[in-house]
Amino acid sequence: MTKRQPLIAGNWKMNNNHFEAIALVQKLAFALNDKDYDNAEVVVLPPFTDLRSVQTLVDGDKLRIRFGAQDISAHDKGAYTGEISGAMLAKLECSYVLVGHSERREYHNEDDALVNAKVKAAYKNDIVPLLCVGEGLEVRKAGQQVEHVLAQLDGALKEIPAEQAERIVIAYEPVWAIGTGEVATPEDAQEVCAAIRVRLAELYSAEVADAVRVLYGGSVKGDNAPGIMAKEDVDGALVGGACLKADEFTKVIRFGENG
Ligand SMILES: O=C(CO)COP(=O)(O)O
Repeated sequence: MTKRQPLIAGNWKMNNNHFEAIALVQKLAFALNDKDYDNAEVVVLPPFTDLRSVQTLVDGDKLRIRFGAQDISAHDKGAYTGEISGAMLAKLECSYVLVGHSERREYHNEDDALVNAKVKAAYKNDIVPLLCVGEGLEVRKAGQQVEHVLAQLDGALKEIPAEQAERIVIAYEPVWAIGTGEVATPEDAQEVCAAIRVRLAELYSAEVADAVRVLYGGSVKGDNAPGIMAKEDVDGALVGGACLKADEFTKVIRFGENG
């Protein structure tokens, strides 16, 4: 079995202007630098308006922290007011882009077809999609979480060839655990992350399933990260609230390294 490199990503959501972005990345770099974190990949996902500032800082200070965006247009260019293209993100050296976050699905009516188009737009520009999937509370109560998540996965990966799929990062984020303080148990996370890996083997191959990193997201903090990230099929975390504080995010990263 391949040893997958743990990935800890921080989704800033709609927080921090570009000055605050610089301060937070500097603090994070300082907190991380006193100890080697070679074993984990660390990614921040700031709002669009912060990306240029973060890029300049990461470039100038030769930081190992990587960065990406929270959304991408399905279109290449043209009359799409308010949208940001993959080419624009690539020019800013974004390594990753979130696609299909539940807040986009819920508040912007993004369906699986649009998520699939955004995954394609990311690959077209050589940006790795960080694909979010996850069930709401009703689905969880009905015990349908695995079916629900696998349907989202199938939809997002439609017509995506194996050589692209093997680079994707998938984040299992149960909607009921996002921003609620209600974290899934390590067993809940493992159940769905393992099912995602089995589906990748069915859709592609055992090699692809083995290569893809599957993260857990939803109220991850320093104190609950170790249990979740110790699970076999959980390769890291997608962190919301806790990534806005450099110290707390650093704690999660430390556990990711050892998980
Ligand atoms: O949505 C999330 C990350 O994308 C999780 O957010 P919280 O960590 O604040 O629950």
